Amino acid sequence: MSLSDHPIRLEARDVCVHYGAKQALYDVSIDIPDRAVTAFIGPSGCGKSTFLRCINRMNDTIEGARVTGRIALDGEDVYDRSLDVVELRARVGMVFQKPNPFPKSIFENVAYGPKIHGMVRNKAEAEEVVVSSLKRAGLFEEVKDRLHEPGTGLSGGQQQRLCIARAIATRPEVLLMDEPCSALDPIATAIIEELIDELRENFTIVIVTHSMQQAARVSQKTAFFHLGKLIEEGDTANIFTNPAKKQTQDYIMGRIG
Ligand SMILES: Nc1ncnc2c1ncn2[C@@H]1O[C@H](COP(=O)(O)OP(=O)(O)OP(=O)(O)O)[C@@H](O)[C@H]1O
Repeated sequence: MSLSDHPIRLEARDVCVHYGAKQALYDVSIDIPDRAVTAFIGPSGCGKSTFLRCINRMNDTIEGARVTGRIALDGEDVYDRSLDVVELRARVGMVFQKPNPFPKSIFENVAYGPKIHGMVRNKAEAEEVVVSSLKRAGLFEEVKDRLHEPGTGLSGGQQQRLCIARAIATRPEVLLMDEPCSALDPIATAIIEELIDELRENFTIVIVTHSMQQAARVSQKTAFFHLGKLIEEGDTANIFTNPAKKQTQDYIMGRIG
């Protein structure tokens, strides 16, 4: 299936972000395809994470941050005043750079979201969600005998898979990943990349990465940012083999960044 066959799940138009007086993003417009992986690449400070945080309104929590423009999830404006932000964040899950399990058991880490969102009514239902989420995150076999031990006792790679299990437990439509492998070794990174490849069958994934190799391996669409602007976007294979803009070419060839 080619990228153009995927319906559009997220639509951003003319998104600008200011932190106080400083503008960090300039008129970003992009379509994010459903059930595919979109990678944001670009040199440090170009605004990749800022734009990612616009999608689930994490910038709301940053003092002085101001977002303008429009971002629609399935046609619905995520900045609409009537929209419930807590519900939005259940629909748009997030995985961070550093694995950040809660200081609770493996079971509770995964069950927490479904519980607070009223998605499970009893222990049996919670168990079902925990087991299926851990299985989908490729972690169940490794932790099935220690579900009630602290999540913080796992290895870094396991903790990151636990955070992915936690993010998918609320059955989000979109999964945002902000450099999810940057704190992991190459083996744990390869496991997460394989997992991302499997998850794209059911989720729309947006990943920020510093690694062009990773973007090339895991994504179907790539967007290149530079100095707060979206310079170029398109099929990953095209962006890496035949970029239209000189800045993209320079970055890919290692001449900027
Ligand atoms: N909370 C904040 N307050 C003020 N300025 C910020 C804040 N977060 C980011 N910025 C600024 O906005 C710009 C974009 O930063 P952002 O973190 O989005 O870039 P990035 O491409 O994700 O960088 P990196 O790859 O280094 O994580 C930078 O100039 C940064 O200094």
